[in-house]
Amino acid sequence: MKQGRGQGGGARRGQGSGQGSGQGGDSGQVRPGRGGRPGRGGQAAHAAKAGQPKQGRGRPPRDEARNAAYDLMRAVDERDAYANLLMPTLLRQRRITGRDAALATELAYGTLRGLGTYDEVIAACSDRPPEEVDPPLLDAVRLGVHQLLRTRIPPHAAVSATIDLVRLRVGPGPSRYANAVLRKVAGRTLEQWLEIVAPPRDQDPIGNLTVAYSHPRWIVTALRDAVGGDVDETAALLEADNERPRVALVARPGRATVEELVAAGAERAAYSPYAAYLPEGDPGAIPAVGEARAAVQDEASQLVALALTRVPLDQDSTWLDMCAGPGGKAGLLDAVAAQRGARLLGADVQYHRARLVWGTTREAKVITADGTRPAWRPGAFDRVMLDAPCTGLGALRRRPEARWRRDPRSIPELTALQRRLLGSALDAVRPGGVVAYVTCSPHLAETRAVVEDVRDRVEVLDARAFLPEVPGLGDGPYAQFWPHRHGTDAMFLALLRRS
Ligand SMILES: C[S@@+](CC[C@H](N)C(=O)[O-])C[C@H]1O[C@@H](n2cnc3c(N)ncnc32)[C@H](O)[C@@H]1O
Repeated sequence: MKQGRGQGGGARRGQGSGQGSGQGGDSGQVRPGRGGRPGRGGQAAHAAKAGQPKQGRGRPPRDEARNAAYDLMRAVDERDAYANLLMPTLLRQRRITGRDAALATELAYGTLRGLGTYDEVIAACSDRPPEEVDPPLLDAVRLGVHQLLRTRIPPHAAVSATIDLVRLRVGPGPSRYANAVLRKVAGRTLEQWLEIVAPPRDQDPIGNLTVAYSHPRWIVTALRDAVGGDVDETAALLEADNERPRVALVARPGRATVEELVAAGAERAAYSPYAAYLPEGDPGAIPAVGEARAAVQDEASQLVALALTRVPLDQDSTWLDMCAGPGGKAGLLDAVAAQRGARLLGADVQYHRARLVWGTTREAKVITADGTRPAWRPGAFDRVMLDAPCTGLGALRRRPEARWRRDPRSIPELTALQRRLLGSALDAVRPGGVVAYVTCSPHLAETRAVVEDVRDRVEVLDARAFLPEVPGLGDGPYAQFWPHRHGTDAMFLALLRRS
């Protein structure tokens, strides 16, 4: 089905929210200090202010932050909820704000990220393995372990608050189990526990990193291979995955300026000429973002799109973004194309994602189309962006639970689709034209292996040459961004000129 101009069905141009533009994770939310302490006058004061029911005399005030964190974890487990989408809603519905909101977010996200480590510690302190513990009880205990091992909350407060939570939400019997486990956990620091529960790094490096940095073993293996086998660098990468990403903004050229974003409180970025980082506050409150002249977008996501526009071409008027939804790269490509008198076609197989592209672009034509069954003539384009569907292993920072949801069994199906799409992208570009093959995953099966298969059809350009401002992109000819080196998602770029 085609979706031409004017058929956006409500996703009006110039009304962008700044979300869903290549940095869809937990950006834009309250950023808590590490190990955020419960604030003085915190939840009780907020409850009173927000007109919530007063607590009965003699009862401890309901711990809104921990209850919200707990409910989020249960929703992630029971309903496959996305933590970064549900948390703001929970906080808004319950009128949890300020320090309590920051605490709830830190506890939930931190626990979800760290639960691979925490389950090993729980196993060492329990008479049964975590798999045999009732999931609601296990989630509450995990929250307690996170507070004990990774926050500055005093141990007695962490234990007693967790016991209260278990009593209230799970039952009095299970609180005895929680009490016994947490008291043992409290006896050691995280470093001391890791000495006990993680295999020694020199004997089993993958096992050690799996436990110490709380990632599934298959992901640790894939990332180790992608960084070239260096264990210390893999550790740095995994550590970066456990940090919340900074909120990156793009000033779409010709529509907004970085100076405008800086005036709104953002800081100029190191690499992308169009990027700035927002240290705090709601990006949607910046006028340029509200008007879709600027947007939230990872810096690497900007740079791979820019690299495609920088390859010199003798003829340069028609551009295609083949998997464009939700429209982050399309928004930038559309702005650059407009400056050059070129025209972008944005396509996505999903109608609702194509509609989002409509909201991020101004001049582009946007259609709903399957890239493997092209709705365009062969050789019709001078430049093609193929930002392929992938495992997203390069964006694990954005969704706290994502690492536990990804399934290695999806890889063969994804790589088969990536190959079909790349073949189609090469058919769509004219001889001499250029295709950018991009993934938000550094997994070698999704990156190099896919590109190597088309080498006989293309000239592989050195992508790093089109990003001279960025160091550390690898040995080439591809460019690989990394969270631990560049502070960006682990985005992969190959630039392929059709022979
Ligand atoms: C990684 S996302 C693209 C992100 C986008 N380039 C951006 O910067 O916002 C991959 C997109 O490919 C789309 N997609 C998946 N299979 C497709 C196909 N066969 N044809 C076209 N689009 C497809 C998905 O719906 C998804 O929106």
